[in-house]
Amino acid sequence: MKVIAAQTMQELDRQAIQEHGIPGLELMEHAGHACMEAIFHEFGYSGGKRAFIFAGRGNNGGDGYVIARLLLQSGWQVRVCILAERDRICGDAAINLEQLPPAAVSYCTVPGQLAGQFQEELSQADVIVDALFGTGLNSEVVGIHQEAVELINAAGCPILAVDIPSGIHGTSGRVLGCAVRATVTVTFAAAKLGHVLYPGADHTGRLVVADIGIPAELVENASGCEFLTAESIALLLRRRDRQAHKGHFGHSLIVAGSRGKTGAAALSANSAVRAGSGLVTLAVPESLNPILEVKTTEAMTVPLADSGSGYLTDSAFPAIEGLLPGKDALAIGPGLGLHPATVALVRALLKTADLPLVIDADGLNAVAQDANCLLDKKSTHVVLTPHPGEMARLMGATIADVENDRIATARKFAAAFGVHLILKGSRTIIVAPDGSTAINGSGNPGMASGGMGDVLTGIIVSLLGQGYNCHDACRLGVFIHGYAADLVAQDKGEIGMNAGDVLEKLPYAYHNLLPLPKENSVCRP
Ligand SMILES: NC(=O)C1=CN([C@@H]2O[C@H](COP(=O)(O)OP(=O)(O)OC[C@H]3O[C@@H](n4cnc5c(N)ncnc54)[C@H](O)[C@@H]3O)[C@@H](O)[C@H]2O)[C@@H](O)CC1
Ligand SMILES: [K+]
Repeated sequence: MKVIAAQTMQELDRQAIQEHGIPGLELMEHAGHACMEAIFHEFGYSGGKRAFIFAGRGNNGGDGYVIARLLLQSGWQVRVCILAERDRICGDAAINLEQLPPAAVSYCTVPGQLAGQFQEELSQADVIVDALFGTGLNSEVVGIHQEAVELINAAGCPILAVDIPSGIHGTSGRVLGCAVRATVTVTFAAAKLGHVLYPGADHTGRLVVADIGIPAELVENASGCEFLTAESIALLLRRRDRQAHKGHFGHSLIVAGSRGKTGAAALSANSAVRAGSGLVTLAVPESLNPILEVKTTEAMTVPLADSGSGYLTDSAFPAIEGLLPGKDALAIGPGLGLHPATVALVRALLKTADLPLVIDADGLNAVAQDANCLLDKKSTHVVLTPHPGEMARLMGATIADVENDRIATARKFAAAFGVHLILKGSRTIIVAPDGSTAINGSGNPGMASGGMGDVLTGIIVSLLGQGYNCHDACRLGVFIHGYAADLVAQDKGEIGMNAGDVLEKLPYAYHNLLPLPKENSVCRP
């Protein structure tokens, strides 16, 4: 699903009206109609019921007047409460307002009076329509608008938000002061970033994207992001050839582990196996090898000389270089530790390894000591998987800087260093060096526990080894990781979920997304 910024939508409206000659009034009529249909469809109301419509002074309010007229024509009782003086309403909104019977419209601009005036009517409403602010919201919601938002949220009846729940910033998804919690949001032409990014996503309810007559090519050509869903991801997944053998699914090499962090190495190797690799080799400090032999079964381990230290040093570099031929992808980082000699090893590998490469965890921290070392990378297919703290270290910025605009941050870094970037968090952002951006739609807060990142690294290196290109491997890997966690949540809830639970659900995640064709399920002649 395509998702665009609020400013992009404003530009699309402008182009539709000014360059394609589509009257704004016509777009508004379609917008109101789509909302009315959603009221009938989503709430199952077609016969006469009661609607309470809160309207602001802009075009979002204008959509509200169209809805009011259409519902009145369908035999509904409608109250429109406008939080502005009559003479502040202009343009298309004013034209639609003039068509409403004056008895259905109230104006309220004095703070403190809303509840007293309308509590009773609100309590009798079957649906509340929130047409206060749309993409034009430009500051904190305060005063009478805040009172209205609070009344709407407390009313206890279904709420339909027009375009975006009032109070949610259409591009960042932030709550500007306070915001409506909608049951259903009907938006126009394309979903907005504010609908899918948190906390906006929590306020949006079910999202309906309605065509209001903005030319499809304008929407297609508009800059935006891809929101990853089960349907879009299923299209990327490849079916297995019936004659396949393990050589078809890649041999991934993972360089990982240090004393105290053998779990990270094991989780990433076992995840690569569960993500579908033909073969997985795990290269670890020699003194830890006996432990990892036990923690991994299907993956092979290679002990690298560590003089008993429990961490890898650059003296392991020739041995790792010797392992690269015949491998299809490489992951560096899970549980490596940050000994200066390990940092030197990571940098040496970055300079020489010429195969698809994932750098995670301590691998990232090694890079972060001078991110310019990324400019010396040999491979043209490099994936970095930072969480916000690691991203901040990579950029020499604060976590607040990163979180302030995750998409812009990820795009800037990916373009500057020619890498694919997975910026983890609730709604992980995936960016290719050319700026192509995806937002993940799977996952849950149960994933906020140690080892989840190691699982993701194993999945991504596996998919790269299976021959998926970097952007596909990142999109697939991030979605499947979250989706497997959603399956765990369905089984045992979110609290206490661990990384091992998620990796065990990976085959089920694939199976749900791409069910086996019936004829493949049992032996066939
Ligand atoms: N031609 C178009 O542009 C179309 C616009 N449509 C609707 O129009 C909306 C955008 O309309 P507008 O650009 O008029 O903007 P809005 O209707 O979203 O609201 C902006 C108005 O509220 C005021 N405002 C902003 N923040 C405020 C705050 N915190 N407190 C108090 N007042 C505040 C602004 O000064 C402005 O007058 C869309 O979301 C959509 O619902 C649809 O009718 C489709 C066509
Ligand atoms: K709204």
